Amino acid sequence: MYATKYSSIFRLNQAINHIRRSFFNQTYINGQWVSAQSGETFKVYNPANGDEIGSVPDCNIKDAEKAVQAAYNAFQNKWSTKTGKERSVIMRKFNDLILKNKDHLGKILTTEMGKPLKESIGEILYGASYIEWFAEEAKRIHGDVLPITSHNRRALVLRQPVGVCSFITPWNFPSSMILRKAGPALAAGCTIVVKPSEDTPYSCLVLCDLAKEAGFPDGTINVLTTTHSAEIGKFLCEHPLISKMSFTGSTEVGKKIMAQCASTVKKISLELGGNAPFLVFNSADVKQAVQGAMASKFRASGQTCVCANRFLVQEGIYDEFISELTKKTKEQIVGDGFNEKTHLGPIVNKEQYERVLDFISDAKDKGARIVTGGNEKKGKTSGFFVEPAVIADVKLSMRVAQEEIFGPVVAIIKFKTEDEAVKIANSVDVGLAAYMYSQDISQIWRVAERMQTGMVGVNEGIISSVEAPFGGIKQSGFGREGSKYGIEDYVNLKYICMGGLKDVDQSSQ
Ligand SMILES: NC(=O)c1ccc[n+]([C@@H]2O[C@H](COP(=O)([O-])OP(=O)(O)OC[C@H]3O[C@@H](n4cnc5c(N)ncnc54)[C@H](O)[C@@H]3O)[C@@H](O)[C@H]2O)c1
Ligand SMILES: O=CCCC(=O)O
Repeated sequence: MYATKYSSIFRLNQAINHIRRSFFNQTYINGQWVSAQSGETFKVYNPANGDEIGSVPDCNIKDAEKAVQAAYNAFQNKWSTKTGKERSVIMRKFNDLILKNKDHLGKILTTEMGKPLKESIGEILYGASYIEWFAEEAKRIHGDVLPITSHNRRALVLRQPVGVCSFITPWNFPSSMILRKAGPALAAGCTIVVKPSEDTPYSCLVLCDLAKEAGFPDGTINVLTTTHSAEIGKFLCEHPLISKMSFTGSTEVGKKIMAQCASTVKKISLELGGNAPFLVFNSADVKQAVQGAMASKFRASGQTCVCANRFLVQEGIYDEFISELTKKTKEQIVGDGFNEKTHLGPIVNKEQYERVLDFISDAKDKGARIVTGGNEKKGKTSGFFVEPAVIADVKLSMRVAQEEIFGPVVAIIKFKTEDEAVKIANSVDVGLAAYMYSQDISQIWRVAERMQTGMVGVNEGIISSVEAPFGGIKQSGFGREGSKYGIEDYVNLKYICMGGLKDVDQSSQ
C-alpha cells in the first residue's frame, strides 16, 4: 500500500525506524534477521481500518528446527553459564531500552492490535516491569541446605534453569504476554523460542532489536512468525530439546498443547481463558463499583482475559447500578486508537468481531434487555468497531453468561442472596479472576475465600501487577506469572546428597 502521511504503514514504519533502520519483513533467529527458508510471507493488518501494514516470514518446521537448535546451543554455552548478576545486568539494560522506546513500541502495538495509544504505552510499561522485576530476581535464585538425620551426610537443593522454553502467545497483549514469560525464563538462565500471534507479530519482533542491543547472546531469544500455528505448535510441544512450554491463549488450544506436551513429559504453564464474575452486593459503594466495572470491562475493548464477564448485581441496588453504568458507558468514544479522544479501539479481527455481535443477538433473542449499545459501529473507516453495550436481565442460559465474551459487552444478572451469587459465580468450568464490591468486611472474607478463581479483586477492578502471582485454576490453567512465585515455573529443583563425611574424631584417627 502507498504510504501517505497518516496511513497505517507510514505510522508503523515511522515507529519502527526509531528503533531499527529497515522495515520488518524478517524474523529473528540465532541473533540474525532472516526470511523463512521457504521464502513465504504473510500479511499483517490494522484492525482499525483494514489497512495492510506489512508482511512477515511465514516460518515452517525447518525454521522452527533452526530456532530450537539455536536456543539449545545458547542455553548450553552462552546464557545458563552466566552468573545471575551477569544476566541481571543485560536484563536491566533491556528494560531500560524498552522504557526509552515506550512511545514507539506503543505505536507499533496500536497499529497492529488497535487498542488506544495510551493503553498500548501502558502495556509496554507493564511488560517492562516483568523484565525489571526478574532482573532483580536473577541474583536471588537461592538453593537450600536441608537439616538431615544422618551425621555423615549433607543435603542440598539447587534451583537450576529448566532449559529451552517455548512461548505461544495471543494478540490481546502482544508485548506484555511475551515479556511476562521472558522475565522469569531469562532470569533463571533459560533460552527462548517464541511463536507470537499471527495478528500481532511486530510487537514481538521489535523487542528483539532491543534485546540484541541490550547484549543477549545470539540464540537466547528466537522468534517464529507463522500462520502454521497448529503445525509449529505441535512441533514445539513434541521437540525433545525443548524443556518447557508456556502458553497463553484460549482453553481450547491450551488443552491441545497439554496433550501434545505429554509425549515428552514437558513442564508446562497454561494461562487460559476466563469468565470473570463481578459481584456487586447491596452493601457496595455503587459509584466505586461502577468505576471498577468500567475499568475492568472495557480494558482493551473487553478483550482481556481478566475482564469482568458476568455482572451479578444484588436486587437492592440493581436498578441504580445499571443506571449509573449506562451513563458512563454512553460516554465511551469508540474509534481509531491513534485518536486521542478514543476510549475503546476496534475488535482485533473479523472473526472475533462477528463472535461479539453474535453474543449480543443471542441475548436479545432470548429476552435480555439491551439498555444501550450493541450495534456495529460504522465510522469513516472499515474497522471492526462495536458500540459498547449494557445488557440487563440476563439469564444463565444465554451465551453471554456461559462463555468468555471478549468484547465491550456488560451482561448483568440479578441475584437475591449471597449464597446464590457465589453459586452462579462458581458455576463455570474456568477460574481465572473474580471481582466483588461490598463494604461488609465479613462478607468480603466469606465470598473472597469461596471464589473458585486464582485471583480476586475486592473493591478493585484492575488487579494485575508484577508483584502479584497472575494465573488461574480449573480450566483457566496452571502456573503463576510474576511475583516472587513466578521464577518457580522456570527452575528445576535438584537434590544433592553428599555422603561419606567423617566427623572430627574419625578424620584425626
Ligand atoms: N490467562 C491469561 O493470562 C490470558 C492472557 C491473554 C489471553 N488469554 C486468553 O486467550 C484467548 C484469546 O486469545 P487468542 O484468540 O489469540 O487465543 P488462541 O488460543 O486462539 O491463540 C493463542 C495463540 O495460540 C496459537 N494457536 C492457535 N491454534 C494453535 C494450535 N492448534 N496449536 C498451537 N498454537 C495455536 C495462536 O496462533 C496464538 O499465538 C482468550 O481466551 C483469553 O482469555 C488468556
Ligand atoms: O489478557 C490477559 C492479560 C492481562 C493482564 O495481565 O492483566
